[in-house]
Amino acid sequence: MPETLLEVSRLTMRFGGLTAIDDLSLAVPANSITAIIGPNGAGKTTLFNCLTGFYKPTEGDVCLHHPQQGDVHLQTLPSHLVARDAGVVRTFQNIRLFPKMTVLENLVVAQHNRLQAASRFSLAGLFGLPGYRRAEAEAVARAATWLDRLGLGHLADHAAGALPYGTQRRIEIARALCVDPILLCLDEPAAGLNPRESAELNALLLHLARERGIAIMLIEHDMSVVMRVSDHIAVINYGRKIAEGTPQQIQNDPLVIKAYLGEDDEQEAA
Ligand SMILES: Nc1ncnc2c1ncn2[C@@H]1O[C@H](COP(=O)(O)OP(=O)(O)OP(=O)(O)O)[C@@H](O)[C@H]1O
Repeated sequence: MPETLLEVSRLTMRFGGLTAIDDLSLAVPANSITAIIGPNGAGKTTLFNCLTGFYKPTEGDVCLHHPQQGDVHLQTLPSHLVARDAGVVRTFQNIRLFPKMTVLENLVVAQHNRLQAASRFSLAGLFGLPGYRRAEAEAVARAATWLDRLGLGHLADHAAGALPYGTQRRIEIARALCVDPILLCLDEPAAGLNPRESAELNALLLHLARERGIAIMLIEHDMSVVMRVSDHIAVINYGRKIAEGTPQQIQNDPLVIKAYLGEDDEQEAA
């Protein structure tokens, strides 16, 4: 059995009378791709928000078994520390690049925590310290490396907001990678990609998990992506986990078919 990187235990998230996540438990293996799927409104993005410090769960525990730091309970950390200290980084369903900045600038800004530390939090540091200049050069080099790896190097000096939607989604992934995540949470990364870009995304995700040892959690409606890349799939509906397993197991699970098709459609399809 692969080792577990993230353990979600009995997680519940309520908004007033609405229970968006309902007593959900889930184990995410290291060096692997775990897809979270389910119908619209099932609670997938809310789960990501609870894992990455954007929401404080009503109940439950989210424990990251960090290879260097030991157990980190993510629900106790604000979002910037989830990324900086725990190495859990996410992208969003709606693109959140700075549209007027260049692609390279977007990737360097994402590394502000490192740069701030190198400046020793002072203006004198920003202007004078060799350590800051070195950190800045490293940030640019790291950004350039990931842009090249994602086939985006030639766009480094373009304004991010002027680029096609599918390209912006890849820039978001490159930006997340600049922070050296150990767990990368991607919210609908294939949305708006054409078939060629989607195939490239599949290859990239497999490379990150297999060669770089970055665990990936993936919310995705495009089943061709989910079924091709996932090692493990968890299906949620109304905030509860209704099935879990390999792509093969999930495809044939009657509860999953029912959740997606609805009872009447399922009878018609039979
Ligand atoms: N901040 C919030 N306040 C109130 N209700 C919320 C909030 N965030 C999410 N919800 C509700 O929680 C439920 C789950 O929403 P969520 O966005 O997590 O679903 P999802 O599975 O990601 O859906 P989709 O596939 O459509 O993106 C929905 O009923 C949604 O309206």
